[in-house]
Amino acid sequence: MSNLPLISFRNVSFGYEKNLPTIIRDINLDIFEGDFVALIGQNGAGKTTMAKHINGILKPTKGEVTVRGKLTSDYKRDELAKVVGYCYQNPDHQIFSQTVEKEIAYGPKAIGLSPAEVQERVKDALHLVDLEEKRQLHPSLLGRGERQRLAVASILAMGASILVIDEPTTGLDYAGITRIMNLLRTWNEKMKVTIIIITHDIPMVADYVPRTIIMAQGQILKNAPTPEVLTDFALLKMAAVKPLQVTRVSERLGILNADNRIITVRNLFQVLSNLKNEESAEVK
Ligand SMILES: Nc1ncnc2c1ncn2[C@@H]1O[C@H](COP(=O)(O)OP(=O)(O)OP(=O)(O)O)[C@@H](O)[C@H]1O
Repeated sequence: MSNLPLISFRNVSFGYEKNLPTIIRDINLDIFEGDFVALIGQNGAGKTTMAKHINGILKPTKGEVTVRGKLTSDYKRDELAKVVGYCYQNPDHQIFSQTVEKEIAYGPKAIGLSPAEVQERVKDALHLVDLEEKRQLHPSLLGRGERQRLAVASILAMGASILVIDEPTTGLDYAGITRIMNLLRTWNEKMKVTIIIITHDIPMVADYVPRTIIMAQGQILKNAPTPEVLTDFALLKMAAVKPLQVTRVSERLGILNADNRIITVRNLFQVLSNLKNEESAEVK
């Protein structure tokens, strides 16, 4: 793995129109190959606007965004689409084919792959998201979680090594969340796909995502390991993000500190068991 950033923002500002306010301001950010990052912050903080710079849908008003060392403005649209897959907030906005299979084949065909390669990509993607048995179905007959997985599979079939996913868990039940997030975790860990998700689902971030970028009013407040971000109450307040219950309880119990950044029930259990073990060792 190279030490050069895969994605780099340098002093990036952006406004949708000249007479409208600047939405993101002076963003500096490096994302490295194999990173798995969550973008969090209240509605309107600028998360989606920032993320849309990664696949070149938006170009900075000021500053530079590079992907693999090349300015996004120097890429042809198709070329960048092969590297960066972008899943929109509502998967239904990007699904338009008559069958699951055709939906996945659309992207690989559009980037000019041979029919044999397209078939191979479709087969692999169907397998990865466990939709093989539904390949002939109309996408509208799939459940919400299945449509979400189909949207991600269609992007992955293009061979993208970077995935940007806006709200991967919205509207999913616990089983659906577990399924999509385990899938993303596996792709990140085993296939080294770099993943950036935009989300309001803070418990999910605590469970699955190792690094978090927290934004407010168009700026990055902090980019750090998730436990560091989610236990910083002053920072969360600044970004109007509610701390996790388990973290608040831990603080009230006086066991939250730099060595014990408790963001999951498993963390809490571990810290309490360690304390119990220390106590019984003292008694002996
Ligand atoms: N196409 C557009 N034209 C003008 N303003 C826009 C456009 N898209 C977004 N904005 C504005 O940019 C600001 C930031 O929006 P953005 O969607 O980037 O925030 P966000 O953090 O992703 O919010 P959410 O959590 O609600 O998705 C908002 O004030 C929004 O109204």
